[in-house]
Amino acid sequence: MRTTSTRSRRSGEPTAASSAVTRRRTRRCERAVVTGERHPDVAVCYLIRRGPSGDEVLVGRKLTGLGAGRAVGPGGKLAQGESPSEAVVREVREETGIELDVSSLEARGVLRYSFPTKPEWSQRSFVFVCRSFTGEGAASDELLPEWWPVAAPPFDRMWDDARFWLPDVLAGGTVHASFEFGPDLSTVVASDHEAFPAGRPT
Ligand SMILES: Nc1ncnc2c1[nH]c(=O)n2[C@H]1C[C@H](O)[C@@H](COP(=O)(O)OP(=O)(O)OP(=O)(O)O)O1
Repeated sequence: MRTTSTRSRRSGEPTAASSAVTRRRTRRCERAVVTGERHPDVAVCYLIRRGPSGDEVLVGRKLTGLGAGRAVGPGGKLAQGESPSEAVVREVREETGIELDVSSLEARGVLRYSFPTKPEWSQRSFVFVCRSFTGEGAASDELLPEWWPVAAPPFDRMWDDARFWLPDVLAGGTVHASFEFGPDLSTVVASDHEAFPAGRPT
């Protein structure tokens, strides 16, 4: 059983985010993980390209379904028999027109989002980064792609969990975390978060 609170392995100190999340609440969130609560699987990919002023990441406006209006990485549910990496290749193509090969995907961790007051929104999410792909990204029925500086994704429009883990992933790290959303279905009220910086074994 993991007992780690929201904490970065880089320094061993609680992150700024962790101060807003109590240890008691963290333990409650861990319970969903250790009891093996089953969440639908999704896979998401953060595409990174070299821009004129530095690295940029594709984060698009979701146009349909769960989280419509939010800024998200391209991704979606695993189809029957699909692996997370196969799903992400398909979802990136469907949502942005960008083509990539499974071999260019970097697996960067697994996240669980738990919505106790709306369990059908709970998910387990496989996170990938990809730096080698073909295309700029075009709007689809599902996503309006936009490129952002890797140091400044649009956190104010993203799911609340992203601010806890996405900076580490975009910096080359790996993350394993679970997040519990409150009754407003928007705010993270508990988390269990371990981030591993680039180059460290997970
Ligand atoms: N809490 C949270 N944090 C970060 N990212 C996300 C969430 N919840 C989410 O849904 N997402 C991301 C993950 C994916 O990129 C999408 C969800 O995809 P979804 O629309 O559920 O799956 P699809 O298969 O594309 O959709 P349908 O075909 O079922 O409409 O948002």
